[in-house]
Amino acid sequence: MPPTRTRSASPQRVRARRVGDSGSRAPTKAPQAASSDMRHLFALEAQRMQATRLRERAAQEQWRERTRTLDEQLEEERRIAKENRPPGHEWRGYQDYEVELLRAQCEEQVASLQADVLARDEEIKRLRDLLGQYTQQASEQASAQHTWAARVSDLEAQLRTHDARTQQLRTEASDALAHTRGLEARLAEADALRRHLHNQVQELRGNVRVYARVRPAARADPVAEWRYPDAALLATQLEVHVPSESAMGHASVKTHAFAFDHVFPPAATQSDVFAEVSDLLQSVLDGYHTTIFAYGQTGSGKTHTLEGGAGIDWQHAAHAMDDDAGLIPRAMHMLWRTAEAQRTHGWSYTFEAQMVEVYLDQVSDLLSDASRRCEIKHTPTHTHVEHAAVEPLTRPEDVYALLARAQKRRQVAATRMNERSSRSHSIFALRVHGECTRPDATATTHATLNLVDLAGSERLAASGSANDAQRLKEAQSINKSLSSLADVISALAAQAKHVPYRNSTLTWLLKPSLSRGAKTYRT
Ligand SMILES: Nc1ncnc2c1ncn2[C@@H]1O[C@H](COP(=O)(O)OP(=O)(O)OP(=O)(O)O)[C@@H](O)[C@H]1O
Repeated sequence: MPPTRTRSASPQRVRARRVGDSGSRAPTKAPQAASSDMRHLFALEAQRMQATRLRERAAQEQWRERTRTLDEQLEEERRIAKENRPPGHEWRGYQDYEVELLRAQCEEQVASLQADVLARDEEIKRLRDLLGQYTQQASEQASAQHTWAARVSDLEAQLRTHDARTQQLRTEASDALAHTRGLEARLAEADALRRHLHNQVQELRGNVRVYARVRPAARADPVAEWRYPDAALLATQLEVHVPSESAMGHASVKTHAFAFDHVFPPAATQSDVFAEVSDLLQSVLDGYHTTIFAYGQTGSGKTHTLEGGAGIDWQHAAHAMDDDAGLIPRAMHMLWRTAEAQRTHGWSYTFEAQMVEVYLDQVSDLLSDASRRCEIKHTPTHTHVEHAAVEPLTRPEDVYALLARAQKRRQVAATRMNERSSRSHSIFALRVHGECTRPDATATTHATLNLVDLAGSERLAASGSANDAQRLKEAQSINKSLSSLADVISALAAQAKHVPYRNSTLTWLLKPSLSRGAKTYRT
């Protein structure tokens, strides 16, 4: 460390200050006094300078001592360094030692750097491997992308083809729709024509037709012989050959010949009978009232023909459509089938039924136990029997339950009123409401199909009613209603101006169905 030097004021400066001082103070001071001060001042200055020289000399001495000590320390360190220098290295002074130190540091750094380089090499290798993997993946992805691009391009081409095809199909569909509309219009016309022609055919066959059905003989030795001369052709003729004996005892055979629209021999099945009248059912769906009467004496097979064989148990529907099933269940099944087929022409149908009987010119309900007197009301579309149940039918089998109910009611009445069923007319009325809701045409139809089981037609004498007041009353009522029916049918057949519907409850009840335009059939 260099010695700290303190600056002392120079004699000139001191002197100058003194001169100034004297100048500002008393210019009148004596020159001798001033000279003495100066001398004193110089002496003081000389002393101070001497002291300074002494101090500087001491400091130099101190520095010299310090330098010597440092030199000795340096020499000692060199010696130690020389002793500690590594073998094979020539000592070339302190710089060599520093060089060695630096070299050692450098080697240490080099080793560290080499380790670092190795680590980095490892890292680089790992990264290279990774890069390789990524490159391969990228290559695979590029390949997959290429494949997908090709697939997308392929699909786009397919899509374009499909679009074109869809467009073409749309055009075709539109053409087909227009064509279908045209066909529908033609179909509607054809349907209307079919209805018209069907009606004409029915009219040509006769709006009033009479069929005869001969039931199998109940006895082994029948009193008469029944013949069917044209059975193989038209089956319209029936001959009854009755053996007789004259008063003279001559035996002869009396022949009674009849002609009908169709004759069913005893071997005719329920299905044969239904086939003959089934075209009427189309008329019902087309909106024409239709009535089928079963007429004949007690036990001749009216209920058998209309409802079915005596063995049918309507409570158990499984037996309902066997061979013995009559016109009512068969008609229901056919109506539903035909109505279903008509759906494609835009027609839908609803069905509802009433079952009533006319006994002693009074109408009563066969479907309910209520004993209220029923009233006949004619509406513009159908005849309604007030206070009688109206049952909607949603499937043909629904009718079995109605027949079962009616059968039960008739049995109750039979025990109470002595075989009343033979002495009442029972009417099954099916109301059919059709609605056409095609876009090009709307129409509705209302028609009723009446299936009438007429009361036994035996003569008063033959039935033995003459001696029984109740039976007599019943027989008179039956005869009156049957002859009224005959009158109405005759008037209709003769196209008379006045048709006597009001002459009996039966004809009044069936008025709309017997009016012109309606179809009436009697078996
Ligand atoms: N074509 C037929 N084949 C077989 N059996 C028949 C035939 N017609 C009627 N029968 C049978 O004759 C019996 C009487 O028939 P059904 O009850 O139908 O007569 P009906 O005319 O209705 O009598 P009623 O006037 O008393 O009601 C029944 O057992 C029935 O099964």
